[in-house]
Amino acid sequence: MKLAVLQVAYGDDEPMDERVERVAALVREQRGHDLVVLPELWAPGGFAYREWVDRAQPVDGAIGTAMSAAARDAGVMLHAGSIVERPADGETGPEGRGLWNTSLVYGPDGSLVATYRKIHRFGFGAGEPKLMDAGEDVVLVDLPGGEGRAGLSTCYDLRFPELYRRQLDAGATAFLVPAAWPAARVRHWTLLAHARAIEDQCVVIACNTAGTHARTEMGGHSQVISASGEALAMAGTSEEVLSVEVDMDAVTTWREQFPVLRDRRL
Ligand SMILES: NC(=O)CCC(=O)C(=O)O
Repeated sequence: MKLAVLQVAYGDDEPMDERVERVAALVREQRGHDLVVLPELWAPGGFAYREWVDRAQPVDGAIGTAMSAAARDAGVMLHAGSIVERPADGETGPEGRGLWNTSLVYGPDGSLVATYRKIHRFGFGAGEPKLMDAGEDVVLVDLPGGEGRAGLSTCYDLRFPELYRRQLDAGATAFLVPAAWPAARVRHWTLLAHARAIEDQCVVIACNTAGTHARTEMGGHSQVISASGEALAMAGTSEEVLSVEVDMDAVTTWREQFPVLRDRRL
């Protein structure tokens, strides 16, 4: 599977609609890849809490429409990262926020094949828990070409191993993790992604944000980790495209060579 991980960098000065146009063009440049992945909240700003309400939109709003067209034009499966979702029908969640951190996944024909609402909200009272509802559903998607199944999660979700075990039990052989993970804790980002790969014997495709916005320096270091815990690709701290061939058959081979998951007792 030919994979492109688009580590997008942005600051505070770029208007959102210009960033959407810039990123859509970057996606179109990935023709020839099977799967393309973008970071969490790359359009509204991962830590731009004050902008979220104004930048919220339905999944078929301007961001989703642009991403659908870019996926179709490039002929790629696109995990378009996430948006601040305000459902068109006015849906609200258990806490009545009416906003979610929602990932969008498109097929190579531009069709919306999956959405995932981030289950674990980051902010300890500020940010997501204050402004957004929590997702409740565990979601997997089929990888291109029958190469396996990927669980969907977002950033802070990475700290909760039980979500990935649920995805493993649902048949996951890979985890897709868009993020807006700050530089201050980038060691956690790197170690946790390796841990999820090793403990669940799954490929981890983790796309982080770069640049500094809302006075938060982002950590970059997007990474592709094999099911045996090897770093297949690792980005630096600036805007970068990781283009990497991932052998998904190696997941089965590793699980046969080192059948640790058969020793589960709980
Ligand atoms: N956007 C996020 O979920 C940030 C998570 C984070 O900074 C952390 O877990 O540390």
